[in-house]
Amino acid sequence: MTPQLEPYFKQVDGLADHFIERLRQAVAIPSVSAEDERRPDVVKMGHFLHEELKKLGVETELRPLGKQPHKEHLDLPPIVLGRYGNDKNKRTILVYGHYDVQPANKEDGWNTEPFELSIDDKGRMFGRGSTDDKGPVLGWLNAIEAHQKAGLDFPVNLLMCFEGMEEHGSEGLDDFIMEEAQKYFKTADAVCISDNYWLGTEKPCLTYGLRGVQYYSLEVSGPGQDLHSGVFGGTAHEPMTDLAKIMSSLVDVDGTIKIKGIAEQVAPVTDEEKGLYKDIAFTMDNLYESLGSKTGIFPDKERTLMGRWRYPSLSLHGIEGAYSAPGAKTVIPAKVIGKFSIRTVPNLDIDEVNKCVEEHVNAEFAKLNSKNTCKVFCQHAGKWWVASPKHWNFTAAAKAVESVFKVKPDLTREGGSIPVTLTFEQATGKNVLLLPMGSSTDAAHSTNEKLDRYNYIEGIKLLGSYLHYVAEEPMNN
Ligand SMILES: C[C@H](N)C(=O)N[C@@H](Cc1c[nH]cn1)C(=O)O
Ligand SMILES: [Zn+2]
Ligand SMILES: [Zn+2]
Repeated sequence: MTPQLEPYFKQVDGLADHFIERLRQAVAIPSVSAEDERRPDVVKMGHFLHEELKKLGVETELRPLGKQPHKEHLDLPPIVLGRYGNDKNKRTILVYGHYDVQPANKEDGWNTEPFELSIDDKGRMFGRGSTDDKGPVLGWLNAIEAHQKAGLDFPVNLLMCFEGMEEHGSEGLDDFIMEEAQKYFKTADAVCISDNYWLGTEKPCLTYGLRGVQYYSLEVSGPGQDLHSGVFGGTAHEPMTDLAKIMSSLVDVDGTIKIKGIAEQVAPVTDEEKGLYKDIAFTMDNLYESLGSKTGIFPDKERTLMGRWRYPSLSLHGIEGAYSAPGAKTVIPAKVIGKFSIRTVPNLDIDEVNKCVEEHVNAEFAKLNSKNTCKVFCQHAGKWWVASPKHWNFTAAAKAVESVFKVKPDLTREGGSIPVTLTFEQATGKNVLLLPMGSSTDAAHSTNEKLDRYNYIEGIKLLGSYLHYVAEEPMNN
C-alpha cells in the first residue's frame, strides 16, 4: 500500500462524524429537480456545495445554464465547478456528480422524513439523495478535507463538475460540456463518476457500461372537464380507459417489449460476452435482498444480469391526472398522461426508438376507434454507453478497491443511466470510469433510500485512494 494512505485512512475515520454531519445538511435541502416548485431548493443545494468548496480552499464558480427549455419561467440550476490544485507535474482528474434528487414524500411509504438524515442501529443512513448522489459528491469534498487535516499533499489536480438536473434529463449540460471541453476541462487526463451502485452488499465494482434512457409522456384527452361517472359513465369515451389499453400494449408481464422494431436493433450476445457473467459475484439472493421480495423474472443470475445490463427494458411509471388518493372518488378524468421509459442498449438509436414508439402508439390508438385525442412525446433521451476498462484509470481504481476492501473488484455494467458519461467521453476524448460508493440495497429512487455508514466512510477512503493510485500510474499512457 502506498505510504500516504495509512494516515489518510486514519484521518477519514477520525472525521467520520463530521462527514456525516455534512451529509445531514445536504439531505436537508430538498433539491428535487422534477418538481418546478422545488427549483429554489435545487439552486440552494448548488450554493451549499459552492460554499463548502470555498471553505476547503477550492477555486470554485457557479455557472448559470439559462432558462429551462419549454419552461421559460424557470432558471436551470447552476453548474458548480471546482478546481483543486494546478500542478503541471500532476495528473488531472475530472469528477462529475449531481446534487439534485428524485421526488420524495413521507406518504409514499417512507418510515422516516425523507429530507432528514436518520441513522439506525445498523448504521443505515436513510434520506433522499443519501446514495444518489449527495453521499458520493460529498465524498470528493471529504477526501480533500481529510488530506488537508492529515497534512498530506493532494496527489492529483482535481476538477469538479456538479449539476442539478441529472434526474430530469441533465438539461443544458451536454452543450456546457462541449463548450468547456477545451477550456475548463482541457487539462483533464481522465474522468471519474461516482453515481451508481455495487451489485451486492459485500463486493465493490468498477463500471464500464450504462443503459441509455428515453422517457415518454402519453397524453389522452377528450371531455372538456372531469366528469361524474354516474352521469356520464357509459356515454362518453373515457381517456383513462384508452390510456390503460395503450399502456398495457407496450410491455408484457415477463418484461418483453411489445413495440415492433426495438428487439431487432439489439446487438447479439457474443461467445466472449457469455463467458463474462459466470465470474461476477452476484447471486439470486442478492437480487431478492435488493428487491425486498422473490419476484425476479428469471431463475438464474446470467439471464438476470443480462436483463439489467444488455437488454432493453420498458417500465410504466405512473399516470398524471388520474385519481390516486386513498378513498373512492367517482370521477372520470378528462385528461391523463401516462409516463413510461425505455432503457436502451447497444445498438439502439434514439431517433429509431422514438419512431417505433410513435408508430406503435398510433396503431394501438387507431384500433380503439375512440373519439378522444392521443399524443405521445419523448421528454428526454440519453444514449447508452459502453467503454473499455483496459486503461490506467481502471487499473488505479482496482488497486484502490484492494487497498480499502482487500478484494479485487468486479467489472460491471449498470442498468441505470447517466447520459452525460458519453458526452464527457466524446467531448474530452478521455477515459471515463464509474466508481460506485453505495450498495445494491440502497433503494435509490425508491422509498427509504439510504447509504450505509460503512459505504460512505470506506467510500471516502476509496475515492482518495483512487487518486493516489492515479498519481502512481506511469505518465506515458
Ligand atoms: C444511475 C444514476 N444514479 C441515476 O439514477 N440516473 C437516472 C437518470 C435519469 C434519467 N431520467 C431520469 N433520471 C436513472 O437512471 O433513472
Ligand atoms: Zn438517480
Ligand atoms: Zn444519480
